[in-house]
Amino acid sequence: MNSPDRPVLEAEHLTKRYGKRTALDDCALAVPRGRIVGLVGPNGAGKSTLLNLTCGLTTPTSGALRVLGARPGGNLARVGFVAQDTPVYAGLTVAEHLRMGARLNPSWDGALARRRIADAALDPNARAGRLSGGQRAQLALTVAAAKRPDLLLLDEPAAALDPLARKAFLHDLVDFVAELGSTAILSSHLLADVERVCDHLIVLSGGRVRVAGDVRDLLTDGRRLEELVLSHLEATR
Ligand SMILES: Nc1ncnc2c1ncn2[C@@H]1O[C@H](COP(=O)(O)OP(=O)(O)OP(=O)(O)O)[C@@H](O)[C@H]1O
Repeated sequence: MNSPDRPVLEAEHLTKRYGKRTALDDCALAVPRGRIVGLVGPNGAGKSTLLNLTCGLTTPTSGALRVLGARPGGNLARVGFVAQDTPVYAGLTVAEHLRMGARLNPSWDGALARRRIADAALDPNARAGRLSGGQRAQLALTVAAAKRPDLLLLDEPAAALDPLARKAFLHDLVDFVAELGSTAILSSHLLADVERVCDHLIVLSGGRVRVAGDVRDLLTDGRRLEELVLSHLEATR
């Protein structure tokens, strides 16, 4: 069971190797519920690996990982995941994606899905394979959010969105997390976005956790989040 006080994500000595390459190295994490977590770090730092482990797409080489109090992948209805390449079914229309989401997810929020599709000006009859990269991202985000998951994992969600769509998406995300008391973890290279919406920060570099904690506890010296992140990344280069 996941009690309200228990971290939604708990990692101890978490290590993931791909052959000889170490993607995550002896990581410890405890992410509290109700946060919007910014997962930042340079290319190849291990961010996608951590998100893939969290949703059970891949398994640790060693160490322990608990997600919503269970093994990763054990709570799929409660976890929404949008991978970096925003996977959608090319042959299905936007409306068919929503119908499939409704059939597969007991907590499906049809009104939220329809509102997001209308806001993003997506044609319900358009096939996903014919959408632009940003439109596909909008569709994938809509499907993940309409599940009303307890934990929403987003791998560079805003990268393909235009500035207005990005602003609206970040706004929605804050509302969504506040309304449901859920938790979102988003990996991003856009430090301004992270600064704007995230209240918890994880900095990964070289597969190790360099900083993790609530932003208000980390920024006690008047520094900006961007400065904090950059100083850690420069120190671990
Ligand atoms: N399937 C895989 N097979 C082999 N190596 C992999 C695989 N996936 C990731 N890696 C390696 O693991 C390390 C971490 O990769 P990961 O994709 O987690 O980084 P990232 O922080 O998400 O990077 P980016 O910001 O570029 O998306 C990299 O060195 C990468 O080459």
